[in-house]
This record gives sequence, structure tokens and C-alpha cells, in this order.
Amino acid sequence: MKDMIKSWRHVFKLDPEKDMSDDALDAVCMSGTDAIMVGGSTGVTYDNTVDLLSRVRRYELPCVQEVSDLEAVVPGFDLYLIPMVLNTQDHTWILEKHRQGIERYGYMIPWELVVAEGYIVLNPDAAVAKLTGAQTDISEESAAAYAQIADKLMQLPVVYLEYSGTFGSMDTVRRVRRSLEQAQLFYGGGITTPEQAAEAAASSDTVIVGNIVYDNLEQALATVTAVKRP
Ligand SMILES: CC(C)=CCC/C(C)=C/CC/C(C)=C/CC/C(C)=C/CC/C(C)=C/CC/C(C)=C/CC/C(C)=C/COP(=O)(O)OP(=O)(O)O
Ligand SMILES: O=P(O)(O)OC[C@@H](O)CO
Ligand SMILES: [Mg+2]
Repeated sequence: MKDMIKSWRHVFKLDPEKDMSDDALDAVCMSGTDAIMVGGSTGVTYDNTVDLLSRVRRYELPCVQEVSDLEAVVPGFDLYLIPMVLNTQDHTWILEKHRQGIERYGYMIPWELVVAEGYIVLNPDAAVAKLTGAQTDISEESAAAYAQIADKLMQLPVVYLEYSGTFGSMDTVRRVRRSLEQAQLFYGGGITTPEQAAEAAASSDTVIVGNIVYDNLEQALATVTAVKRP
């Protein structure tokens, strides 16, 4: 099951806190994207997550939860993606929430569906950077070093370069990619045009498209073709 992520080139990240009409959700789910990731850094609840999962379940594509709040863990997703923020000194976001999650859910955790993500958060203005106290002002070399900690020391299956809200430095993305041996590189942040999506796809393994879905659906849909049929 976990291996399904290896074939993903394009993923839409939907935020349960935000409204989306049935027509818009239909267009997103029928767009040809490889998967729907459900998550956000704030305002995610059990109820709004169940609601979104049940709506996406009408479609055939994989639907995975990126867990950001223990109160909002919902059974029934295809996979559970677990962020571990590497570039923070607050170990809440690397270990503590995770310890709490394991103590709380114990034997109910479907480990065969759990995928850890080594997050490197690089936009200081993003809600996720503020929440986690991420040290975003780091060099390319430091970003690559964090990536190697994830890839080589921790053997995480995913490194996630997170620029949520702003289009990031593709030089940094390429530098990080060159440093990886086994981990899959997710890039997310500020993709608003097909050109940006294509650029990010050329520099990473998997492109995550978030906010533009809510701001300009047509442009969001165009990113799928740009990534999957360039
Ligand atoms: C029983 C069952 C089905 C269990 C499966 C799942 C499970 C509980 C597994 C094992 C236990 C475990 C290890 C749990 C960890 C739980 C946890 C809460 C970990 C902390 C995760 C974390 C570091 C959160 C911080 C925020 C973060 C990185 C969120 C990711 C999403 C993100 C970056 C969104 C972007 O933000 P957005 O809101 O879009 O920003 P904008 O407002 O700017 O758009
Ligand atoms: O919302 P955007 O800026 O597209 O970012 C996507 C994703 O990386 C957010 O976690
Ligand atoms: Mg968002």
C-alpha cells in the first residue's frame, strides 16, 4: 500500500477548513491528479475531515490524510502521512506529538498505512512555520544536510520541501534532490501556474498543489497537465 506514493507526480492538498463546492471537488477529483491529500496546519477538525473524506470517497483516486492534529485523525484513509519538522528546535513537532499519538492510538494504528515525512519548512510567513517555530533562514547546504538526515540517518521515505504560500527556490529544490539516495522528494508551495508546476516537477519527484485550488480552480487544474503530460 505504502508503495503507491512512488508513482505520484501530482497531488492536490485539500484543506478541510476551507469550503469547496461539489462541482469544484468533482473537477479536482476527475482532473487526472494522482491523489488527494487532506490536511492543513490549522483549523483541521475530526468533523471537517470526515466530511471531506466522505465526499472524496465518491471518486476512485487515492485519498490520504496528512495528520497535523491528533483530534482530527479519521479512520478510513488509504494512507496516513506523518510530518516530522526537521528544521525546528521545538521537538514537539519532531517527536512529542508523535509519542502522544502512539500512546493514544496504540494497537489501533495501521502501521502498514503510515508514511513518515521529513519536513523542511522554508517560508517564514506560512502558518506552519509560525506554528512549529521553523528556522527558515537556512542555506541550501543546510537544507541539503537536513534532507540527508531524513534520507540516510532516519531512512524516511519522504522529504517534503514545504514553501506553503510562496513559490520556492528551485535551486534549493535541485540541491536537495541531488543529496537524496532513497527518499522521495515532495515539493509544495505557491504553485499558481502550469509553468511553475512544470518547473517544480522537473526539480522534484512529486508536486503538491494547495491553495490555488481555492483561489483559481482553472489554473489549479492546468497544473495537472503541466506535470503529468508536459
Ligand atoms: C488510528 C489511526 C487511523 C491512526 C493513524 C495515524 C496515526 C495517529 C499514526 C501514528 C501516531 C503518530 C506518529 C501521530 C503523529 C500525530 C501528529 C499530530 C504529529 C505532528 C505533525 C506536525 C509536525 C504538525 C505540524 C503542522 C504541519 C507540518 C502540518 C502539515 C500540513 C501543512 C504544512 C499544511 C500547510 O499549511 P496550510 O494550512 O495549508 O497553510 P496556509 O494557511 O498557508 O495555506
Ligand atoms: O498551498 P500551497 O502554497 O500550494 O502549498 C502546498 C502545500 O505544500 C501546503 O502544505
Ligand atoms: Mg493551505
